[in-house]
Amino acid sequence: MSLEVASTVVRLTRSSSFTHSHPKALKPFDSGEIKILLLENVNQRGISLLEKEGYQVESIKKALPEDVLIEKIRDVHAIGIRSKTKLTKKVIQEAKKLLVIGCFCIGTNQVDLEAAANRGIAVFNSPFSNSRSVAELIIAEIISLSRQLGDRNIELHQGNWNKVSSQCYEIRGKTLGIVGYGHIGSQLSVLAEAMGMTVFFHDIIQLMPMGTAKQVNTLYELLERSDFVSLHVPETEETKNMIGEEEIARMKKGSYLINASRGTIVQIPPLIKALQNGHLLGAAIDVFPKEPASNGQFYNNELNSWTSDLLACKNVILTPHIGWLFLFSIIISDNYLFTKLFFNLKGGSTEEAQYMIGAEVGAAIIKYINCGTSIGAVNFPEIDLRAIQDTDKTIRLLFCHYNVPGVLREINEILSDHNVDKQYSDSRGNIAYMMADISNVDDQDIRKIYETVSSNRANISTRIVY
Ligand SMILES: NC(=O)c1ccc[n+]([C@@H]2O[C@H](COP(=O)([O-])OP(=O)(O)OC[C@H]3O[C@@H](n4cnc5c(N)ncnc54)[C@H](O)[C@@H]3O)[C@@H](O)[C@H]2O)c1
Ligand SMILES: O=C(O)CC[C@@H](O)C(=O)O
Repeated sequence: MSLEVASTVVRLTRSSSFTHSHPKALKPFDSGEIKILLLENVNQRGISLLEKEGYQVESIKKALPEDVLIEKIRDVHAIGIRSKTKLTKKVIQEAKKLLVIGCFCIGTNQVDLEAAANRGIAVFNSPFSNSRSVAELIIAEIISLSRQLGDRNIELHQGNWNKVSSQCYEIRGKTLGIVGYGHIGSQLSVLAEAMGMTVFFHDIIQLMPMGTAKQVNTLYELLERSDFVSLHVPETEETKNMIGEEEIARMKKGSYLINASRGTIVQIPPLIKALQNGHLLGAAIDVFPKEPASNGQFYNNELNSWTSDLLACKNVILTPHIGWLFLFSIIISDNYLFTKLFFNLKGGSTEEAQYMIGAEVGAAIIKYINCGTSIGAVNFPEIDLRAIQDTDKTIRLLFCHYNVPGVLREINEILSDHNVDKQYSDSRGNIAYMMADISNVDDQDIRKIYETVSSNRANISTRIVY
C-alpha cells in the first residue's frame, strides 16, 4: 500500500477555551485556510463554533450525491455529516486534505472507518446526546401501538369516528424485549419498567441490567418471550438483516416490532407478511433501507419497492428517521389521560438535542485540528497531552503512522537533538498515533522536523501545530 502523506501545520490553540494567539511567520497555513464542509443541516451551534475558530465553513442542508461529494471533499480539511452521507472508501480516497470527519449523530455506519483510519483521518461522533430522545420515542410508540393510536388518529382526520377497544391493551404487565442494551437500550429499560413493563434484553456482551431487567442468552429466546421487541443495535455485518422471516416467526403471535436503529436491520417484506396475516399486531419503523437525501415527497415505491404494501398495513407507525427529534408528554388531568405526541422538526427539546450534538462534535473537530487530540475518536488511537503553556517556542508534533516495529525509535532519533517535553503514543490495529511537545525549536527546526518525520517509511500523516 502506498503511504499517502497528508500534511498540515496549523496554529496550536494554547488554552482549553480555544482563544486565539498570533500566528508565527513561518507557518504555511493559518486557521483561515482550514476549510470545513458541513452537510445535512448541521445545527447552527456547530457552525458557529467552527466559524469562531476562523475556519472557512460551508454548510449545505442536504446530503450530496457521490459525484458532487467527491468534487467538494477534495478541497476540505474537515467534513461534518449526519446519517445520509456515505463516506465510502472511494470518496475518502479522493479527500486528499481531509484530517477529520465529524458525524453529528450517534451512528457511524455511513463512514468507512477503516479507510479513514488508513488515511490518518480521525472520525468523531456524539455517542449519547440523543439517546434519551430515542428511548422516549420508543415508549410513545409502545403505547401508541398497544392502543392503535396511529390508526384512530388517521381515521378521525378522515372524518371517521371509530370507537373500538378490540385488541387495544394497557402496557402495564407486558414484556419488552430490547435487542442491543447500550446507551439507548438501557435508557429504554428504565423508562419501560417505570411504566410497569417486564424487561428482557439481548446483547453480544454481558452487561449490568438496569433495575430488574434480565439479560437472555439468545436472540430467539428474547423474541419468543416478548410482547414488544425493540431494536437498538448499530449497523454492522452481523446486524444487517438480523430480523427476517425466521426471526419474525419466532416472535409471539400478537406481538409488536419496533425499529429505530438502522434500516438495514429488519427485512421489510417478511414484516409486511406477518402484519397482513395477523401474526404481528403492529410495528413502528423510524429507519429504512433507503432514505431520501432531503425532505420532500420521496416516500414511495421508487425509494423502496414495498412502500405501498407497508402503508396499507394496519397499526403501523412510520416516522422519517426522527428518533432523536422526539418529544413525548403525558398529561394527567382529573381522571383523564391525554397522550400528546409532537412530531416537530424544530420545536422544544429537539433544538436541545441538536444543540448538544453541534457543540460536542464541533468541539471534537476543533480540538483535533488545533491540538491533535483524538480522545473520543471511533476509529483511531485515542491520545491527548495537557495544553502547551509556553507560548513561544514549543511545538506539537502529530505523527500518524503504520504500526510497524522500530518506527518510534527512528522518530526519537530525529528528535534526539531537541528537548521533548512530553510524548504519548498509542495504537489501534495497524494504525498508531504519536504526539510530542518539543520545546526551544526555531523556525528552521520546525521545517526540518516536519520534513524528516513525514518522510519516515511508516508515515500516514504528519502535522505540526504551534
Ligand atoms: N432513529 C434515530 O434517530 C437514532 C438515533 C440514535 C441512534 N440510532 C441508532 O441506534 C443505534 C444504537 O445506539 P446506541 O447509542 O444505543 O448504541 P450503543 O453502541 O450504545 O449500543 C449498541 C449495543 O448493541 C450491542 N450489539 C452490537 N451488535 C449486536 C448484536 N449482533 N446483537 C446484540 N447486540 C448487539 C452492543 O454490544 C451495544 O451494547 C446506533 O448505532 C444508531 O444506528 C438511531
Ligand atoms: O441525524 C441523523 O440523521 C441521524 C440520527 C440518528 O440515527 C443517529 O445515528 O444519531
